[in-house]
Amino acid sequence: MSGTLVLVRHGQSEWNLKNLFTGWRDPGLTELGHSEAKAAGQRLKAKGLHFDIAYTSVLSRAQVTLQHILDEVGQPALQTIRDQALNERDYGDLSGLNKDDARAKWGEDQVHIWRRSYDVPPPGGESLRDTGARVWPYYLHDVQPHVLRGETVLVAAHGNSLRALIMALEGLTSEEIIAQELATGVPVIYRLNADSTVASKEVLAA
Ligand SMILES: O=C(O)[C@H](O)COP(=O)(O)O
Repeated sequence: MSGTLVLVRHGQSEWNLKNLFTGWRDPGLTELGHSEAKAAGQRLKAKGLHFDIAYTSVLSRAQVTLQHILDEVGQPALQTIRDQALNERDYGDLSGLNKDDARAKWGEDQVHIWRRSYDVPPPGGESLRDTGARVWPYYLHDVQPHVLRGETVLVAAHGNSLRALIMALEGLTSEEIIAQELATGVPVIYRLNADSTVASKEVLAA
């Protein structure tokens, strides 16, 4: 057995609440989002987890979520690396549009393909494959070495950057990833084997 990797999607953002495509735009958390993030921290604390290093994106909703968690686990000044490689999928021309308006304009099926397929990018944006092409190398080069040294690593990021990471981590197919949804503020704890494969997975739902 090797180390521990905890992935958490940010708490509800203002644009999640308004049902807008967000991507690389930078809205803050809602009241609910702040409390989801604090609750995630309390659940991680109850598991007795103590982190060695944390990673997040350059977007404030993930950074604020991370800080709430670190405050709750009693490690407010933990070393934290911020990198745009962990940003949400770039939603391109859909950014800022209402998701129901987009369904009315382009159809339910097309919008679902843009949101959940592996290799169809939204107009002007990134497919999940494109997102994985920046997330996975960053994970392998920067994050995974800590886990393989036996450390406990926290990554606070986004729905689709984490779906791309989970796909590679679990070896999911492009069919299997379609059904993978990540709730806001719900930590997922992976224990990794020394050969970097997944030994166990636990979802810390409320
Ligand atoms: O960028 C966004 O709009 C959300 O964070 C994720 O959106 P999705 O669930 O529509 O992919």
